[in-house]
Amino acid sequence: MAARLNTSLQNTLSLFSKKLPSSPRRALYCTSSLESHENAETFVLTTPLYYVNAPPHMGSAYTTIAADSIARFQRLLGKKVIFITGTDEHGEKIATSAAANGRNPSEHCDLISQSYRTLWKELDIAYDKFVRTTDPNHEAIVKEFYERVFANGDIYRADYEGLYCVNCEEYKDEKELLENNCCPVHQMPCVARKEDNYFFALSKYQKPLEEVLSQNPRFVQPAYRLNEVQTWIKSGLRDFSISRALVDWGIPVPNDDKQTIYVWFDALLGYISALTEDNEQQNLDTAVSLGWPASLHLIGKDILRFHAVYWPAMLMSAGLNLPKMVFGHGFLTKDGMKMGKSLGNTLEPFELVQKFGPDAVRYFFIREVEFGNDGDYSEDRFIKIVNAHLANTIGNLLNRTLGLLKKNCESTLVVDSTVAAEGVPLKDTVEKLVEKARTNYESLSLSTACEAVLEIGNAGNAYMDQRAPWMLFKQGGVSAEAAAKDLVIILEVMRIIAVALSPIAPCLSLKIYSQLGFSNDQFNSITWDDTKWGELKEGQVMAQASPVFVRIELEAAEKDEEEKKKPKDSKKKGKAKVKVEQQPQTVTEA
Ligand SMILES: Nc1ncnc2c1ncn2[C@@H]1O[C@H](COP(=O)(O)OP(=O)(O)OP(=O)(O)O)[C@@H](O)[C@H]1O
Repeated sequence: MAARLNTSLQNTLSLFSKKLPSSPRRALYCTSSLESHENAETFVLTTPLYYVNAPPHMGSAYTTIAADSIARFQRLLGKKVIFITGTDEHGEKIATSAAANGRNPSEHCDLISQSYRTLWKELDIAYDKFVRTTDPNHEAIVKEFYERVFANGDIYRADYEGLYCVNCEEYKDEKELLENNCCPVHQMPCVARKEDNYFFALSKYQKPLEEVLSQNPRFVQPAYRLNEVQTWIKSGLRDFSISRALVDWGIPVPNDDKQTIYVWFDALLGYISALTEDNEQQNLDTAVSLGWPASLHLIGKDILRFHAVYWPAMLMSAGLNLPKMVFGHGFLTKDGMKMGKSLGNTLEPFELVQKFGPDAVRYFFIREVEFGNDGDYSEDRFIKIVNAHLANTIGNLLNRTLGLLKKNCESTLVVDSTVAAEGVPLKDTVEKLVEKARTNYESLSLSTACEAVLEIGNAGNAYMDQRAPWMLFKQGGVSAEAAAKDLVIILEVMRIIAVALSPIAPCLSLKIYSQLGFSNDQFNSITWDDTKWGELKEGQVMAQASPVFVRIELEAAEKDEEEKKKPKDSKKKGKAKVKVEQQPQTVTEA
C-alpha cells in the first residue's frame, strides 16, 4: 500500500507542480461576494471533508464538481451561498499514511490538503470556505461541542470490543462484513480491538431520529437511501465510541489527554467550524450564527450512516438544529468496485483535466452519471459524449451561426431578439426546456438538468437546418432579412444555453458569452433570470468566432481499419489527444 500511495502522490505532485496552460477560466475563479447578499436567503452546502490519507481522485472530484454546480446554480438564483469543502486530517489512517510516506503527520496533511486545493482550482471549483480539521479554530469548536454533549449527560466511559475497519475508521457489525471479516467497502479484513473509550449515547436518540425522518422524509435523499437509514435505525441504535486510546494524532479529549477524540466526531464538526471567520472570536455560538444549519450535505453513500444517523443525534444532544438535507450519491466505479484511495483503483483527475480541460470533465460526470446512482468511466464514452454534446451540438452551432452573421451582417445583430422571435415556436420550446432545467437543478437531478440544456441545443440545430439561412441569404431581399432574424434567434438560444449550462461548464459558458459580445463582468453578473428570452439587442456586435470547445480526436489507431481487425488483446487502445479543429460548416453554408 505504501508503494501505491507514493506513486500516486508523486504523480499528483508532479502534475500540480507543472504549470497548466492559462485560460479564461481563471476569471471565473471568484467566489460570490457575501457582503452583497445581506438580505438574500442563505444556502449552505458542504462536500465531505476528504481524508488526507492520499491525494484526491476522481471520486473526490465528483462530489465536489456536483457541489460546485449546485452552488453556482443557487448563486444564479440570487441566494447567499456558503459552499464548504475541506480536509479531514486526524486519526489512525492519516498517521499510518504519513508514516508510510516518511513524513510527520503535520507535514503530510499540509501537502495532501494542498493537493485538494490545487485540484479544485484546476476544476474551477468556486468554494467559499476550505476547512482543515487541524486548524486551531476547528479544534476549539470540537472541544466546546464535546463539553456540551458531556454536560447533557450523553458521554460515558466503558470498555469496547469489536471489529474495526481502519479505512472506514469505524467499528463494524459482524453481520455487515464479508468472508474473513472483510469490510465490504475496502475489501480488507477488519481487526479485533478492545479499548477503554468514551461513548456517545446514540441509543437515547433512537425515537427522536425516527420522528425526524417520519416528519421530514426529504431529510435523506434520494428517497431510496431514506429506506436504508430507516432500516438501520429500526434495527436498534447502539452507542458508539467517540475516543481512541491508541491514537495520538487527534484532538485530545477535554480533561483526559490520554485519549483523542474519534476522527468522525471531530470531522463532522468541520461543517460548523468552517463558518467562522479567521479574525473573529471562535466559539460554537458565533459559528452557528454565521450560517448553521446547512441546507445540504452532499456525500457519497459510503458515509451516509455518519451523516444521517450519528451527526443528527450529536446535534440534538448539543441543542443545535439539524441540517435540512443529506444527499447520498452513488459511486464512480472501476470494474464494478468503488474507486477509492484505500483500494488504489482510482482515476487521476489531474490527468483528465490536463488532457481534456475542466468543462469536459465536469460535464461528462454530471451528465453521464445519474445523480444518486453508481457510474463507470470509460475514455471512449467520455470522448464520444463531450464531442457530441459540447463540440457538435453547442460549439458547432455557435460557430456556424457566427460565421454566417459575419459573412452576411458584418457580425452585427439586425434586430432585437424579442422582435426576431415574434410568432416563432422555438421561443416557447426554449422557455419550457429552461424551466425543465431549473426544476431539475432544484431537485438535484443534475443529469436531467444537463439533458434539458442539451435539448435546447438540439432545438436550435433543428431550427438552423429547417430554416437554412445560408440559402435565404443567397435569395436576397425579404428572404435575406428573414435569414438575418434567424441568426439572431439562434444566437439568443446560444446565450440562454450559456446561462443555463454555466453551473456545470462555467468556462464554456463564458466563452459563449464573450463571443456574443459580452464582457467578463457582464457574464459574472448573470442570474437565472437571464435565461429569459430577449437579452440580445439590435446592434450588438459579435466577437470573432473561434471554437468554444476543442474537439477531442483519437489518435490514428481508431481510424486504422487494420488495427480494428486485430484480435482484441493485441489491440492498442487509441490514446486521446486534444486537437484544435475548425468547426465544420456544411458545404452550402461555406
Ligand atoms: N468512487 C467514488 N465515487 C463517488 N464519490 C466518491 C468515491 N470515492 C470517494 N468519493 C467521495 O469522497 C467521499 C469519501 O472521502 P474519502 O476521503 O474517505 O475518500 P475515499 O477515496 O473513499 O477514501 P478511502 O478509499 O480511503 O475510503 C465519499 O463520501 C464521496 O463523497
